[in-house]
Amino acid sequence: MSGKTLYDKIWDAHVVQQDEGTCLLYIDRHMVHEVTSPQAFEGLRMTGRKVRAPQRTIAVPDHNVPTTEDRANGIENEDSRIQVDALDKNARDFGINYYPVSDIRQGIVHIVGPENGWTLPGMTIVCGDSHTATHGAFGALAHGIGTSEVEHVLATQTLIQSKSKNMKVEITGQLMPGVTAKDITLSVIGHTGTAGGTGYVIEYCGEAIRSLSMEGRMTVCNMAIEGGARAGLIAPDQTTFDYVKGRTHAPKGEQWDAALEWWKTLKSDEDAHWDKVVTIRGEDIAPVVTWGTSPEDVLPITAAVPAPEDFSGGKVGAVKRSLEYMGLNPGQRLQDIEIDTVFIGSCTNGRIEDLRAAAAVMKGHKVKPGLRAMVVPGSGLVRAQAEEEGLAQIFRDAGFEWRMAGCSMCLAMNPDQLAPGERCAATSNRNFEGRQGRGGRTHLMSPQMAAAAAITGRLTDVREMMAPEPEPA
Ligand SMILES: CC(C)[C@H](C(=O)O)[C@@H](O)C(=O)O
Ligand code: SF4
Repeated sequence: MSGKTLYDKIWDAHVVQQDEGTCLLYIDRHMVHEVTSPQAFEGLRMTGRKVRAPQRTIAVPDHNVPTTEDRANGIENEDSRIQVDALDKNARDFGINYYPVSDIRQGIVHIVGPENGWTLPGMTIVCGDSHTATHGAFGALAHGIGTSEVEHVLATQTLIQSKSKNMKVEITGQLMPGVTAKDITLSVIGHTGTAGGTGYVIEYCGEAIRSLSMEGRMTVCNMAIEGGARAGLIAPDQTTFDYVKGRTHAPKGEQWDAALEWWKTLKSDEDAHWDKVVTIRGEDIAPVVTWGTSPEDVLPITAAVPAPEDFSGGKVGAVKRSLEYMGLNPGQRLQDIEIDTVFIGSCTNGRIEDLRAAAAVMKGHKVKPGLRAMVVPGSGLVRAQAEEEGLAQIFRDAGFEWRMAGCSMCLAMNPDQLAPGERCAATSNRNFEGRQGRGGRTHLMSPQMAAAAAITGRLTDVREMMAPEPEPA
């Protein structure tokens, strides 16, 4: 018998009951936001049930909240207001952990969880949100669930699941200057396609992954879902333990020691069986941008817009439509594409390290006149830290709007939206038609690249903005 993968180990540690094909899994953390939870709580009310483990349930409004400083005045849009009000009431009525809009810890659920120490290695974590994969960066089995499953987890703290297959994505060696975690995760999807991970849980490994900070690892795992996978995982190591230690809800004292002992066993065995393996050399990854309306439509910034004939099968028609929607012509240099808007934020790239990286590019520069540019920290705590470090001032001086925390322009559920035809350099994770507003055009990229685009007003190779390497003596 072969050894176990990290996924196998976490799975086995959480099986409550095994039936043919499916299992009942225990859930350690249930994160909740306002979009996918109202009917679930209503279901509990109708059947007179309580939340089974309120201490394991964490709620925060993020998708529908305005990000302007006057947001204490309330939400104008009725649908948005109803959802956020419902979460306020449900959190109070059911006694779960809650970070309301007025709390400095409020933010995007996938940033709030790790930041406050709710997200820990070896856990099972679910949320009615596809980007729950983010938490896999800690070596937790984390994935999105539907609203009826949200109700099931609220009521029972368990989830019915069938096991996925094991896929290994190895990024060897080191990243070149100007290349980031975002370029890794986009390049993997460019390589495997958006269906490449279907039916699998991906474990990301290799030297380039090991060298990433926790912020970078979260960026990588965040987009596992965009590659079709059920979840993304990175084995915990000293970087993980250092990040977790001392956080509000992380274990302390003897409990920390006991947890650490278990966490250190959380890695795939040498002889584990992989159903699929993808290997990419870190040195081969370039700063990339998306040109189309799928996250797999990704190319190095030095490339040109492809033609439909460059593809085969159903993709030919898809690319044709995509180029039409995006207002692009085959052969056009990506670096010549002019933008109207820059959005730095989201659960992919709204953490402190992302803001540091963007600010480092912006320092001493200005947003090109006529552009709309905004930085939306992923949480109130990220915002406060960025203010303390002087990053907020750099962004403001450069001409960026400095916003309050939320999903913001990542998706069109709140006032931060693109107008039809507007083109945006965005650090988020989805570039679907209408994602950032009806008719809006999205180019996905890293925070560094988005900052570079803000300066020039077009898609730009961030390496041109970087100080040259000193000549060897
Ligand atoms: C609204 C929510 C259910 C959705 C998701 O599941 O991911 C959103 O967060 C997104 O990014 O599209
Ligand atoms: S920031 Fe974007 S991707 Fe993340 S949870 Fe919010 S809407 Fe979804």
